[in-house]
Amino acid sequence: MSCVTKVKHPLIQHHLCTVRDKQTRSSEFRAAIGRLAVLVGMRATEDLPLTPVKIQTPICEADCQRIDVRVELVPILRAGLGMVEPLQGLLPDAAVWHLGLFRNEETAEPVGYYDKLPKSGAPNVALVLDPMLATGGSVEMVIERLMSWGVPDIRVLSIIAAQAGVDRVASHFPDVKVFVAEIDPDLNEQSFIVPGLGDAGDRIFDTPQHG
Ligand SMILES: O=P(O)(O)OC[C@H]1O[C@H](OP(=O)(O)OP(=O)(O)O)[C@H](O)[C@@H]1O
Ligand SMILES: O=c1cc[nH]c(=O)[nH]1
Ligand SMILES: [Mg+2]
Repeated sequence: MSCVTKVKHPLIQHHLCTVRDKQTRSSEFRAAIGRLAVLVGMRATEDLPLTPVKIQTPICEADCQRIDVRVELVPILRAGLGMVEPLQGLLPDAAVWHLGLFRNEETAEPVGYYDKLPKSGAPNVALVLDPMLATGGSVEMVIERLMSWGVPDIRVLSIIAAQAGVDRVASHFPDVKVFVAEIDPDLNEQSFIVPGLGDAGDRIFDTPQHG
């Protein structure tokens, strides 16, 4: 069974048009990334374990179920920040652990610049948030870090991935689950996803690069 799930839903196809369109302004881009993050997030959490609980309603006692594992969010700065609030909408009590990485523009290799994960106390489930999975280098660095922290169940949530990137993650980390809205065929000479959507971080934060 593949660890890579391409989430299928007409709303995903619809909102992908918005994020791919180069005319989409930053506020609309952020909103569409948020909607796509929720759609991917629903699927990525559909098998979380539940524990039976009794709840007193205003009428009587009801048999209910609660998620009984610690599920926490790990956005990859910067672009992953665009997926935090939407996922907090689904998991309001989830802690958020930030990891800062950027890609070296010449080599496309990830460079870590922020990491304050504690030494112990890893959650049961970490949802890694990053809208783009291109070569897979950044996500691999994060997966290795989360494994060394002791997270047993790592799930990567992305909006657009390149085929090469998901293949790389799947072959190096067969136990890590990857959930994406779309898988694009190619990477260009700068290791940008083709057709992709451009630079997600710059489009979320409205910081276009000139020259
Ligand atoms: O799979 P990879 O080849 O590693 O590429 C994907 C990474 O590149 C982008 O980050 P970027 O370096 O643009 O940083 P930013 O989020 O600060 O813009 C993106 O958000 C991923 O983190
Ligand atoms: O296509 C890409 C590749 C890496 N990072 C992005 O933001 N976009
Ligand atoms: Mg960027």
